[in-house]
Amino acid sequence: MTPELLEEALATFAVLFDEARAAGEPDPTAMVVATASLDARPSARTVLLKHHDARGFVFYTHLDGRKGRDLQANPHAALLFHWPRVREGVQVRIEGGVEIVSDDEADAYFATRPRGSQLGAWASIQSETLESREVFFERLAHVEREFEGRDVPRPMRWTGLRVRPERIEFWYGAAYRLHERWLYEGGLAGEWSKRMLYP
Ligand SMILES: Cc1cc2nc3c(=O)[nH]c(=O)nc-3n(C[C@H](O)[C@H](O)[C@H](O)COP(=O)(O)O)c2cc1C
Ligand SMILES: Cc1ncc(COP(=O)(O)O)c(CN)c1O
Repeated sequence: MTPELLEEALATFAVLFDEARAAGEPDPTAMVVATASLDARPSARTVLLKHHDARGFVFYTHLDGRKGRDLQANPHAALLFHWPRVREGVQVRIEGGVEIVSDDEADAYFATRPRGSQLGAWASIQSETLESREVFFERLAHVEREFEGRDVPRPMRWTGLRVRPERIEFWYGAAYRLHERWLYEGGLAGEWSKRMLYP
């Protein structure tokens, strides 16, 4: 068992995340999440990292949108951060299995969102065909009336997804493409290993 290597990787992530903030990255929490459908078609989009700890990396979304459907059918994801302002440029790649966060955790995060964003989560049928912006704003107005004078509850199908890291790679840019890559990999028995990769 070498869980200390996982701790080392998570600590490295924390240091780089702080550096990204200090370096003035527009949004260090922005990450690309790649999913694959059951018929193995990949797709990618940007989401925001809302929580990370030893259990994994959490973002929030609709379960019935495209990524939500992909991840329920095939619960594996890849996350990608690119922070060009950190050091000579840093890229972090995280891959692993995905699980839905607890209702309590999702409720707690949803409660912190601006009311407008809470209402938007009710009004949006994520990834479905939208006939016009007018239709969307009518739905929003309907939702506003529905929740007038009371707290907006979390839509049941809007929740957090946690990527449990199985592979974490740190890529550090260097001159002449002589980049430095460190790959941390978790084994089936919970042991972690670490090695460098050619750039
Ligand atoms: C900077 C940025 C941050 C975003 N953050 C999120 C997010 O945290 N959750 C989310 O569902 N969509 C977020 N989006 C929208 C997604 O990129 C995407 O359009 C949406 O989730 C639908 O993706 P899907 O059809 O693959 O499910 C964000 C977009 C951008 C550009
Ligand atoms: C559709 C959607 N859902 C969720 C989020 C997550 O971020 P927040 O909770 O800060 O709105 C975003 C961020 N852009 C988003 O666009």
